[in-house]
Amino acid sequence: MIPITKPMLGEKEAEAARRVILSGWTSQGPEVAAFEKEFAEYVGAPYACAVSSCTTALHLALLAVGVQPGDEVITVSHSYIATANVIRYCGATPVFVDIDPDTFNMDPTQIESAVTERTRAILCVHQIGMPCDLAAILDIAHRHSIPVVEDAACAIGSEILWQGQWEKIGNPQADVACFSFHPRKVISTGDGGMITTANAEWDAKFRLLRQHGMSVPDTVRHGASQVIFESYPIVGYNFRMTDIQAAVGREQLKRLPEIVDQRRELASRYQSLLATIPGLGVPVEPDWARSTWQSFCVRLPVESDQRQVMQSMLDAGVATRRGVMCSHREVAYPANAWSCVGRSEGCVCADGSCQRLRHSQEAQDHTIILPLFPQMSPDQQDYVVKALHDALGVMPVN
Ligand SMILES: C[C@H]1O[C@H](OP(=O)(O)OP(=O)(O)OC[C@H]2O[C@@H](n3cnc4c(=O)[nH]c(N)nc43)[C@H](O)[C@@H]2O)[C@@H](O)[C@@H](O)[C@@H]1N
Ligand SMILES: O=C(O)CCC(=O)C(=O)O
Repeated sequence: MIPITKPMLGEKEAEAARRVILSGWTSQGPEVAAFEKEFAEYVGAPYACAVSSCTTALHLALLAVGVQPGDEVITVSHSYIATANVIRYCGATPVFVDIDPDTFNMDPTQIESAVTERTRAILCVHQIGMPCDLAAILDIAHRHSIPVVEDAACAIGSEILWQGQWEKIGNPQADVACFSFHPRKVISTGDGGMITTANAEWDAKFRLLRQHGMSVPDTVRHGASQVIFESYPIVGYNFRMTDIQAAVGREQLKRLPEIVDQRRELASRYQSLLATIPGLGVPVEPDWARSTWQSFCVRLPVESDQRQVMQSMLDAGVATRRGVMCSHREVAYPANAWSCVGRSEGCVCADGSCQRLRHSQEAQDHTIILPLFPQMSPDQQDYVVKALHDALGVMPVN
């Protein structure tokens, strides 16, 4: 079976976890601090704060930029459901805009008309590792003084051409960027997340919120020669990363440049192999973006049936995934839980099938994600391409 993904974890990570376990200090401590420092250096961010997942990272990011109950946050429906859920955790309403069908990213031309006096943030996504059009998004955000949070769950190692220089996503080009270390991501700590920002006040807030709102962390009290009593000025959460995870993350970070190179090479090989399939839409990078290709998503020929193609590939021993989901089509998102541009009273498409989110829905229904992981051999990749040919019932065109 060729899996959809395979985390690049080995002896180095196992040894790092063992070292921490035997040290006797396993909760958020020195390894988390070291991982944060190394991550910040890698992306070029002034501050990095580790948390338990990208979902909790996004939740804290929205709280820090001031999202409150009754507010609106502009985002995409076409993303893993965590993107929309975090807005609702804050008691705010997601306002969905459609995507650009070529990049699967937020269409910046839709944002301006989604802005209202209740808009408190824009939550953009670097979908499946492809940087979104931050320059266009920030231009609108700055004009309306709206903070921008980047969902960079899949974009660890992605780059964007920024004022003439290639910069890592997470620098951050916007206000706050959030990353995931879930096993389906570019590097993994089992689960985990990271928040980067250039704003010292927000970074301090993340640190307070991730640990119950505790004024003096246990690590400081543990090593103090004088008795210190902590206090709890705000209601916080338990969103900590453990030192075991952070030690694994530090090893993963060392492998990251090679992982990104391998992923990019495999993606480029897919692009040329798949060019032989008539009617298949192969993803492309804008010339200002370098993707990690966390997922390699192809658009199926119009006449083909997504589920049948996926089943046929599964029967041939190849795992695939449907295109990225749309939150507005889930039962957890009844019409009163979200909005979209131009939504009016009694809007007929506010029932999970929205005319204004047409490209999002089409991407979910007519694309599939192919296996891509650094350990993938050329033979495995050739086999995936053959399985796709067979599933589509087409002969390669030379
Ligand atoms: C493109 C999207 O990819 C992911 O969504 P998804 O729809 O592919 O997620 P799922 O269908 O739940 O798939 C997660 C897959 O990730 C793999 N996986 C999950 N956990 C593990 C693991 O610990 N080890 C290994 N070897 N594989 C793991 C499994 O194959 C699992 O089926 C999420 O990571 C999203 O955040 C992302 N946007
Ligand atoms: O739980 C998942 O499948 C993805 C969520 C994620 O990547 C995260 O919260 O870090």
